[in-house]
Amino acid sequence: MASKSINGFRGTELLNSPRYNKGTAFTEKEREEYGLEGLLPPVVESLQQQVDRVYGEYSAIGDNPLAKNIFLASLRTENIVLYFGLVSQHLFEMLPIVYTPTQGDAIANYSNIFRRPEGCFLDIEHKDPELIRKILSQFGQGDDIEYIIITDSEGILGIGDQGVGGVLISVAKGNLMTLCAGLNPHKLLPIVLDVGTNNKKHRSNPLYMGLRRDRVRGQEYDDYVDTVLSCIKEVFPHAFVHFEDFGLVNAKRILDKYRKRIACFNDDIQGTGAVALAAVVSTLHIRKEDLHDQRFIIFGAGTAGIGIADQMMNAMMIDGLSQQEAYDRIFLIDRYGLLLEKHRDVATEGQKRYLKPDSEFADLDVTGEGIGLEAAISRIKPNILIGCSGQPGKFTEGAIREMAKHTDRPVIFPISNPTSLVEARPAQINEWTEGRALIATGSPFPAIERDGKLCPVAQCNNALLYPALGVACILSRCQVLTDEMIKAAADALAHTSPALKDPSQSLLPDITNIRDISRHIILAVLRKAEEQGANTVAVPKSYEEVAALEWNPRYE
Ligand SMILES: NC(=O)C1=CN([C@@H]2O[C@H](COP(=O)(O)OP(=O)(O)OC[C@H]3O[C@@H](n4cnc5c(N)ncnc54)[C@H](O)[C@@H]3O)[C@@H](O)[C@H]2O)C=CC1
Ligand SMILES: CC(=O)C(=O)O
Ligand SMILES: [Mg+2]
Repeated sequence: MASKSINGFRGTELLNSPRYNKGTAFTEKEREEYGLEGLLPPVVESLQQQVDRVYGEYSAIGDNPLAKNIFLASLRTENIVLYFGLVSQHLFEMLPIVYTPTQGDAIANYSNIFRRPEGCFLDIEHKDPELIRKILSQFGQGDDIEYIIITDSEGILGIGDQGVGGVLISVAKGNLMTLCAGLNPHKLLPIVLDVGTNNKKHRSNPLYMGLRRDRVRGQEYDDYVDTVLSCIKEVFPHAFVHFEDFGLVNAKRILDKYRKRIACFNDDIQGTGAVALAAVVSTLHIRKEDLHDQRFIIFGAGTAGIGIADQMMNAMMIDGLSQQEAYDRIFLIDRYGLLLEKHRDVATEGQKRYLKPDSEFADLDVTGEGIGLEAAISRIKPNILIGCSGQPGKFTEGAIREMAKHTDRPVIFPISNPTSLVEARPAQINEWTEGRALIATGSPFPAIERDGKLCPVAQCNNALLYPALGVACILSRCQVLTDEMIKAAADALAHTSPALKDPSQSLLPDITNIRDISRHIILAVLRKAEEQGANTVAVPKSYEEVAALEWNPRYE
């Protein structure tokens, strides 16, 4: 029999190719053709049998989330179909392992637990465009890559600067694209830009694998990002670019610079804003109130905080408010306390338009050290409090009780990740508000008890939305992603809220039926793209057409 190969791989090399490896699922005929005889145990198994085996191994690891994360990461580098087969069948159970909170630990420990590389490593000491194009070309050409997730690792989740280990946020976010919205994993490229790290712990770790130098800032950094994006556009002209976990100084600046020039998106700004809007809309149904009547305090006015503020602004204006009226309903608290005009010199560009007149709050700043959360709540009487500061415990009992004084159903979303950085735990908020608060968190939390009944806590995490939004951008090949397309995604997600049917249920759906939810979001975004003429190709028109385009774990 003539010796055959799959894309040049046969024998041991084929078994070592995560993309083409089927392990014990290679049939007898394939074993003969591809030179695998004697390299596998004799029994030919189905994918389901393989999944059952690895699930058994996974379960035997016991209560060690990081070991489970390492097990799954290793599996992915051995057999991609088996990895997705396993995780998609146990997504609810495994999401906290492959995403927040455990992926945060994996990233922080990257240089200590490294086995095999995943993703693409670009570093600022090798910035020759020819070299960057060559590196990118190792992952394909032209339409081989449709979606690129890129981080510079400065603001990983709430754990900050993680240097080269940040590659694992791009990898994890990419895996969710497949799990949640059916993106073909071979069409995705996760990238880390290593521009140095200011993380002393990593720099002093002898095992650290990234550049041991201060983070590059200023013109050199900007030129480097520009070069990388130009090279991406040359090698993969239609790829959609997703920015993830850039730091506060760069995230919004980079988005604002490129969003009208290339098809791109910042998940922490736009994705978080949209998912928070969906959760807020869901509370409006329960409270029978209108968005334009809400008053917000956003605690932690950084990348995510400003993304949420801008998204709420935009939605309130669509709901009939003037720009000024909408600004007047959003109050920001950052490290200086409630942000006022007097903070203009230290405020970020994104914060500046939300500064409030000093005179309105002069009496509250008795110590001159800024107005704290409790005092701000007492004066502003917000209905909605959102925490994205990455500062654990900052929603104090006093602050939450103050919230509960002014409104029947206070909306309280401590959405900082990972779990350890949450501003207050749902059980605490529930207790301090006598069971009246409508709660959502960023990382998963156990259900809370109300009147002897367990009520699930919504996970308000951009992961519910960006995979579908990203797939819609790929399917429409949009030249730019418009605010209206993002709003369409948020509205579609809000429509799937379990709380619409039963107010004691979660404000947002959980991940269990995420493929179905994603299809609805994808369709809504595609319709909006067509309405606005943002698509450059014909788009699928029905739920079935969208579903038929999904990648699913099965052996070819
Ligand atoms: N649930 C979700 O989907 C998402 C959650 N996040 C979480 O939000 C948190 C913040 O992330 P980013 O906005 O990317 O970080 P960031 O660093 O851009 O913003 C954090 C902000 O909090 C402020 N801050 C620090 N100490 C403070 C204090 N004591 N009081 C008030 N404000 C304080 C900082 O000055 C900064 O403006 C992280 O924990 C992250 O995991 C971020 C994106 C999405
Ligand atoms: C969820 C997310 O994107 C973050 O915490 O950064
Ligand atoms: Mg993020």
